[in-house]
Amino acid sequence: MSDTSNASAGTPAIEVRDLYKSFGAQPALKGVSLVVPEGTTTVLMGVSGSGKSVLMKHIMALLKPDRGVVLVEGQDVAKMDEKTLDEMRRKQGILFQANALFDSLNVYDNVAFPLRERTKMSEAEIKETVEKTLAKVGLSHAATRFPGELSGGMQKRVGFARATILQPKILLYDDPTAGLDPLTTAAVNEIIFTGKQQLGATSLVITPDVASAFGMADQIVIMHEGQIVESGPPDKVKESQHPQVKAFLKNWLQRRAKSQAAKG
Ligand SMILES: Nc1ncnc2c1ncn2[C@@H]1O[C@H](COP(=O)(O)OP(=O)(O)OP(=O)(O)O)[C@@H](O)[C@H]1O
Repeated sequence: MSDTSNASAGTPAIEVRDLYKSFGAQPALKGVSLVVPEGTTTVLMGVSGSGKSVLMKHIMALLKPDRGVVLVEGQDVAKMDEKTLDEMRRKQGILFQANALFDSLNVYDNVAFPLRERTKMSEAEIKETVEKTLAKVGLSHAATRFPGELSGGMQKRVGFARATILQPKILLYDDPTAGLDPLTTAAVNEIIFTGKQQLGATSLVITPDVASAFGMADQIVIMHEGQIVESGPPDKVKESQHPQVKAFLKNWLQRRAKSQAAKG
């Protein structure tokens, strides 16, 4: 599929400029600026309530900025009409904590859903595409099973297959490993990496899992009280002298040491 609309080399997949958002008197974002280059993975981290989800919701155009702009592939999302918004959302694959799979549909029908909803493909074309996608995530054998019959990791893979079947250019993940065991977490991280390798997609990931973040990110962004306090490649962020970043990483190291000690 050739797409020349974004051929203007160097246009970031996502760009946020001086974004402000309050809920009532409570500021959630206080002048956030961020560039996510095409084909790269950016991980958002920071303590609870620091504004990560609110930032991501602006990128999905689920929230409107009080001030500032959000550009997706160079276009201001707040100025998009319904048709353009719909096209933009088509380009975004979204994977939340909950997989939001349809319990009453089997794996095949869950994954086929976006194709039936959003394309004019024939059932034969849909079959070919779904089978190829299921093979990519190692779930060819599970096509007729229902979400309730799958492990957490398998459900995640179905969620990923469904989120990526329209070949999105941008993948957004909000805490995709929440509540998962270490093995399944590793599988999800692998999936995120696959998204980048196989789709060449740009990924924006919120995760509290520092080890995963440092493993997958091209860029790490640390938020605190509605602002970005550090950003850059993992090696730079690791060495940050910013007090909030040091505190965040120290806290994670302590928690990790405790959990490892508890495991004996
Ligand atoms: N719809 C809303 N109405 C009112 N306040 C909100 C709303 N959404 C977010 N907030 C507030 O905005 C701030 C930032 O929230 P946000 O969900 O972005 O934090 P977060 O960093 O994603 O936290 P967590 O890691 O716990 O998910 C918080 O103080 C939160 O209570």
